[in-house]
Amino acid sequence: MDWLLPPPAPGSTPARALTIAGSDSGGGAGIQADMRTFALTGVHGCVAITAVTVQNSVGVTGVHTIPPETVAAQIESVVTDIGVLAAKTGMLASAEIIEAVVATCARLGIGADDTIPLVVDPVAASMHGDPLLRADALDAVREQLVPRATLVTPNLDEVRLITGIEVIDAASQRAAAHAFLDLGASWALIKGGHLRESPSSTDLLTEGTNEHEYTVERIATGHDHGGGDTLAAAITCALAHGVNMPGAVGYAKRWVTECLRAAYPLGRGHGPVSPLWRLGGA
Ligand SMILES: Nc1ncnc2c1ncn2[C@@H]1O[C@H](COP(=O)(O)OP(=O)(O)OP(=O)(O)O)[C@@H](O)[C@H]1O
Ligand SMILES: Cc1ncc(COP(=O)(O)O)c(N)n1
Repeated sequence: MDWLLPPPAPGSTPARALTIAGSDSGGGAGIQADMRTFALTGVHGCVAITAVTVQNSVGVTGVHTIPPETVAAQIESVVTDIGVLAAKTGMLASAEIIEAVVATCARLGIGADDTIPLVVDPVAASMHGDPLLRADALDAVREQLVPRATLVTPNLDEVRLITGIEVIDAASQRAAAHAFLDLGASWALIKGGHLRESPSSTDLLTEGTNEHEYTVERIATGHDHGGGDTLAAAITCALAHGVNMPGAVGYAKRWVTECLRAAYPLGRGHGPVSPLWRLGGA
């Protein structure tokens, strides 16, 4: 496991990262997935909660959004005191929360090259198909959130919602990446996980000039809840350690692949991908 990020020395302050996302009461996605990956990567995680979801392995039955000014205050509080070396967004729920997050990130130098990298996972729905973003928030995603992103990491459903592009092959995956760059993202990573009939899963990363492909043989599992969050959280950890973007995505692909292999059943529905493999159980 010589590819893993170095752990902090006991008692020394580790690298810090911030997740701005929703809570999943089932513990497999959202803030909880991010904190699992942050902790098991040796990164201190700070959180700005955007929404409390009532969620289990079967679906989402309730969403309670946090007032936008409270979301902004959480970000401001931790960044100005603890300091973060990278940040990520997940479920942002509404246009008002997106506006508050983008304005606060802009003020604090997060994203759009003000030096603290911002990974934007444009979460729109849960894997069960339950909405996690209001339909009238898509313009705010396109016009405010994506332009602030150092990296945007949509899955294929989010690509279709945000750009209208249906990804069916490598050419349309490339077109989707360029559509996100045209919206203003510095880098785009188009995830291939949802092309389920393909024997492998290929993600495409580009900043417009160079292309990097990350291909992993498809792992047969019904337990992939939180896979996108875990990938984006691991990228954020690597960026917090100063790894460059293609290297950070390469690191995160290895991380999420191990987490997919270690995914476990939970409840009556879909279990989560699991960073607990890092604990080395037999
Ligand atoms: N069965 C699989 N085998 C190998 N890799 C996979 C598999 N499914 C997804 N991946 C990879 O896992 C990561 C998450 O991809 P996916 O497209 O599932 O994101 P997502 O839909 O945002 O995830 P989430 O389930 O959190 O919504 C990507 O790197 C993708 O290539
Ligand atoms: C709070 C929250 N954030 C993100 C997801 C997406 O994860 P998935 O697509 O695996 O359901 C989720 N279900 N809940």
